[in-house]
Amino acid sequence: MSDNALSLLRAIEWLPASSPLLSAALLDWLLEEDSMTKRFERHCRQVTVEPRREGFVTAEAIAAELPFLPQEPRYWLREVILFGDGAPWLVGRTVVPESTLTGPEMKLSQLGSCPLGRYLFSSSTLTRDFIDPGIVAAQWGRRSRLRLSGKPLLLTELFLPASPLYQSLSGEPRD
Ligand SMILES: C=C(O[C@@H]1C=C(C(=O)O)C=C[C@H]1O)C(=O)O
Repeated sequence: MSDNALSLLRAIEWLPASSPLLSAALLDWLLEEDSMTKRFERHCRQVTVEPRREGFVTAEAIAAELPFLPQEPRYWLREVILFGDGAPWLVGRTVVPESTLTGPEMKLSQLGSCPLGRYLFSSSTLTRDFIDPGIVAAQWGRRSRLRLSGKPLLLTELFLPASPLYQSLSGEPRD
């Protein structure tokens, strides 16, 4: 499942915010400004993270993210699956330019099974430049450029069918 989900993540079609496909209930999730990990925790007992890939890559491996990041020799790539009580809820792909990995941000290359959001949202210097909604194979996704002390990273997330986002779209009580 995870390899397929990771290749789906790379095929997300990005939508304009004015797209009629984007209902208010859906945007309530996709434009979430706070931690998605924390929001998921409101829908389960435990959120866990399974790193599937972590390491330095060159620009060829991150062609989709390159237009949104500075051109550098190396980038830290992290791909994970987030689980809610053991069910796969989200695939996340984070690309961090090596020049972002300075000072406290060096921790971004040492996260392992610690959710990225726990680090990001504990930082007083976190800002978000944009969130783009998207869709692939009837699954929703989003792409955000975040900054820590002004240093960028790009996060792409694909919400898997078991995630609580889809319950809120089927008329279930909203989050
Ligand atoms: C960015 C967040 O962290 C989550 C955790 C991720 C990780 O551990 O790599 C990736 C995607 C996010 O859904 C968040 O909680 O908002």
